Amino acid sequence: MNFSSEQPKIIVVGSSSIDLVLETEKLPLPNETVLAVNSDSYFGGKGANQAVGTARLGASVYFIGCVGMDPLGQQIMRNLVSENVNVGFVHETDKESTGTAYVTTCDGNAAIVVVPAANKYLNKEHVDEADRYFTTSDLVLVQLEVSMDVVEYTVKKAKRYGKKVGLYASPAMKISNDIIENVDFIVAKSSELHVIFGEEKREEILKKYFNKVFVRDDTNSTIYFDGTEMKYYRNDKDSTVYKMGMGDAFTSGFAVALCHGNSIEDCVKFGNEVSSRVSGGKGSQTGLPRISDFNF
Ligand SMILES: OC[C@H]1O[C@H](O)[C@H](O)[C@@H]1O
Repeated sequence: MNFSSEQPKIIVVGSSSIDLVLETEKLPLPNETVLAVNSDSYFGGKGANQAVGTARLGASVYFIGCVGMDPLGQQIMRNLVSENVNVGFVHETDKESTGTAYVTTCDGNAAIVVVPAANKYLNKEHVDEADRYFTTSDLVLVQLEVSMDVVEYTVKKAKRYGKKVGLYASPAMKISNDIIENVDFIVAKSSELHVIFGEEKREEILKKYFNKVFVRDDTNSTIYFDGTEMKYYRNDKDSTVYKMGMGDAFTSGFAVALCHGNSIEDCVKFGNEVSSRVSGGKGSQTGLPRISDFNF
């Protein structure tokens, strides 16, 4: 694994939220009431998670997002600043409150309902304001918790500037061919592939988009096609059950390793490693590792 002394420059365009996490002894079925054994709130939102994830791994990060004009929005800003994420392009809207996510979690499984709220107000003009940073960045990350228009616009802009672009295709929804063609890598959950790509078989999708689509499953493993064969990586020492935020952590690790010029195989291995470490913490951001946690 190569980690050069040059600091990768990453732009993350996406959501931020406060996650209310309820730990239960079983996930409630429809029409069922269960008692929580614990409840807490954490910083979250896939965009903010990836901004913090890549910053902790040593990248210089600009986050482009939108929060409400309320105390939760202020908390999110302060958290990002304390994580060394540049918030000069985080906008405030008076139209909605800050985004939230309601998470019920049991034995590592999480059922998440996201309320986008202010995140819906992120628009193309906001992305344009960061124009000059697009010219100097190495890589741009997007997810699907802000409007698809903004995602498409960001991907095209980044490509126009010749930058690498990564998409974490979550929450799963159909994405256009334009997006697929213009991004360098797509991270997706195994169980959601058909929502994103249609009914084609997993093997066919991976072969068609070799070295581009990386499929993650609940055991923190990653599968992709390298042009010759299917590759499957899982940390042997890893008994990790899936926890919230692992997809964001994988994407952050993969992106930073790619910026340092590593092979796809090494990017996947590092993404898995980063992801397995996040499972040690509570919420999506607490356990994200720092670059100093690794021996290179
Ligand atoms: O990917 C994990 C994130 O999904 C939801 O958006 C929650 O905010 C959580 O932090």
